[in-house]
Amino acid sequence: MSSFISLNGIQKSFKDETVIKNVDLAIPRGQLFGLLGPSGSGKTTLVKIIIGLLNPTKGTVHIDNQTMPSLKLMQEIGYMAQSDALYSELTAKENLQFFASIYGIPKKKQKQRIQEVAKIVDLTDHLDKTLEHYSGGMKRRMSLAVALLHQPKLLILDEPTVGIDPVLRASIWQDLKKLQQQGTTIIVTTHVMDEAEKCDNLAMLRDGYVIAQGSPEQLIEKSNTETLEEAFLHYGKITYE
Ligand SMILES: Nc1ncnc2c1ncn2[C@@H]1O[C@H](COP(=O)(O)OP(=O)(O)OP(=O)(O)O)[C@@H](O)[C@H]1O
Repeated sequence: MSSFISLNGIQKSFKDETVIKNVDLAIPRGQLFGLLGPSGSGKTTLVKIIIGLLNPTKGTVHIDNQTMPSLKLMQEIGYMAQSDALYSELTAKENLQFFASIYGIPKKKQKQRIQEVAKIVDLTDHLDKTLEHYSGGMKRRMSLAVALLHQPKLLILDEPTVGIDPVLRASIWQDLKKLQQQGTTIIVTTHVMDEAEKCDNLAMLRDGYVIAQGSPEQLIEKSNTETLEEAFLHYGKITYE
C-alpha cells in the first residue's frame, strides 16, 4: 500500500545548525499519527516542512502522490499552529466568516459550515462573543474550528492541547477521533506521553532524529519496557550511545 504521506531523507538546517536529520516517514491514509518529542526536538519544523510552509534543505515530501509544496494540496490541509492566530476584537462568528472567505468557501455555504464546525468544538452557544472574552481553552477550540472549516483531508495540529485543562483535552481528543472516523488523516505533535498513547502510530523525535517509529504498543514491546516514557528513554540511549 502506498503511503498517503511520505518523507524521504528530510534534512533542515538554519544557518550552520541542522535541526532535522535525515528523517524518513510513511503515514498511511486515515491514520491518527503522532510526532512525540521534547521541546526543541524539531516537531514544529517538521510539520511546517510537511505542509510546505518551510522548504527542507535536503529530501522530499509527497502527499497523495504529489510533490510538496503543491498549492492545490495546501488547500486541502488544515493547520493549527501552536499559537492562536485569531482576531480578539472580532466575535467567533466573524473570525470564522473571515477565514471561510480566505479559504474561498462560497458565501451561501459559509453559514452552514460555521454552524457545523462550531458544533464539533462545542462553541455553538458562544459564537457571538468577541474572542477577548474567550478563555485559553475556548481559543484553542476556535483555532481547531478554523482549521476544519474547509473540510481538509489532512489535519495537522501542533501541540493542540497545550495549556488546556484535562476535561477539555479529553474533549479535543474525542473530536479528533470523530474526524478520523470520517476519513481525515491527522498528524498531531505532542510532548505528552498519555496523548501519544492515543495515536495509531508514532514517530519519536529527539534532537532532530527519528529515534523510533511504530504503534505505541510496538514501541513499548520492542524496547522491553512498560511505558512510552521508558520506551522513549530506551530508544534515545540506543541512538546516542
Ligand atoms: N527559524 C529558525 N531559525 C533558527 N533556528 C530555528 C528556527 N526554527 C526553529 N529553530 C530551531 O530548531 C530546533 C527545533 O525547533 P522546533 O520549534 O521545531 O522544536 P519543537 O520540537 O517544535 O519544540 P517546541 O515543542 O518547544 O515548539 C530548535 O533548536 C530551534 O531553536
